[in-house]
Amino acid sequence: MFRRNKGVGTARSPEALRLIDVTKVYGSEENAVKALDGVSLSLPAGSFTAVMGPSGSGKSTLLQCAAGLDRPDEGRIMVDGEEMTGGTEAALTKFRRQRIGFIFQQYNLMPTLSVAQNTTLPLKLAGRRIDHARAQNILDQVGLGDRLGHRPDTLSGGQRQRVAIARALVTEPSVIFADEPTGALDIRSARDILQLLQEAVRVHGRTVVMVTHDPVAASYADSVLFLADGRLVGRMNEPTVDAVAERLAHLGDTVGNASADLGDGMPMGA
Ligand SMILES: Nc1ncnc2c1ncn2[C@@H]1O[C@H](COP(=O)(O)OP(=O)(O)OP(=O)(O)O)[C@@H](O)[C@H]1O
Repeated sequence: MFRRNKGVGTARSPEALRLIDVTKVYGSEENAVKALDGVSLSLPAGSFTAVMGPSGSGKSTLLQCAAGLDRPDEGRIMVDGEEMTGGTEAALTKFRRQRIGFIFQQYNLMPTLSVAQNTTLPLKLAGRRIDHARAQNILDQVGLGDRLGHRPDTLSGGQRQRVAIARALVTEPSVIFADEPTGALDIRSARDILQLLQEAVRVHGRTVVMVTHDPVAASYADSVLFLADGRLVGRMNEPTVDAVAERLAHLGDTVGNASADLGDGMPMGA
């Protein structure tokens, strides 16, 4: 089972993210690619989930749709119990700014802004009060409390990703999506980032969904979802590095028979 935080985020829905039959097709007619093919899942608040699968299996598309950065062609997405699908572009942007944090492999920091300004940017964009004490506190927690005035190009990759984590935490979002957050980092920096993501879940009560190719990174999560050919084909709770690597090696066996093995038999569907 997922480990839950007690006493944090109690005002929130117990279900942080729900996808119902989400389908995404790129291109049209003879060039159409079904990147997601009827994906349904439910993730409880306060959980840390890794998403794995072969290249082209739809991991980034899943994250982009679930985070409201792209729209599915079919299906519904609920964040914190509220429907995100449908509505205008402006409504979706507003919803995303209030409820969702995003961490990218290449950090996506604003080069002309300082560490402190990058961290508080989501508050500014959401029209919320900029709480400098809170930003300082979060930057202290990620170990950058003494770098507030620095520009991103004066920081290492690991430090830049820590700013990105602070930026994702500052709005207290329902779900933080991370797309290969350790993909560009050395082993030690990667471990620090993964521990911070674990803290975001266990200390701050956030829900984290992380795409990764790395079984070591996945082992930091509470649970791993496996994708192949745009479909969920498996799930593993309390993953270990060896068990994840073994499952990945045999993922091809389950393609075309997606309902055959959903790990521990817990329902992922709606
Ligand atoms: N903008 C796009 N236009 C056309 N096809 C796309 C687009 N984005 C993704 N695809 C296709 O959709 C499928 C899923 O891609 P996606 O990037 O989600 O996979 P992935 O599992 O994240 O891959 P990787 O591990 O290589 O990053 C692939 O076949 C890809 O070529």
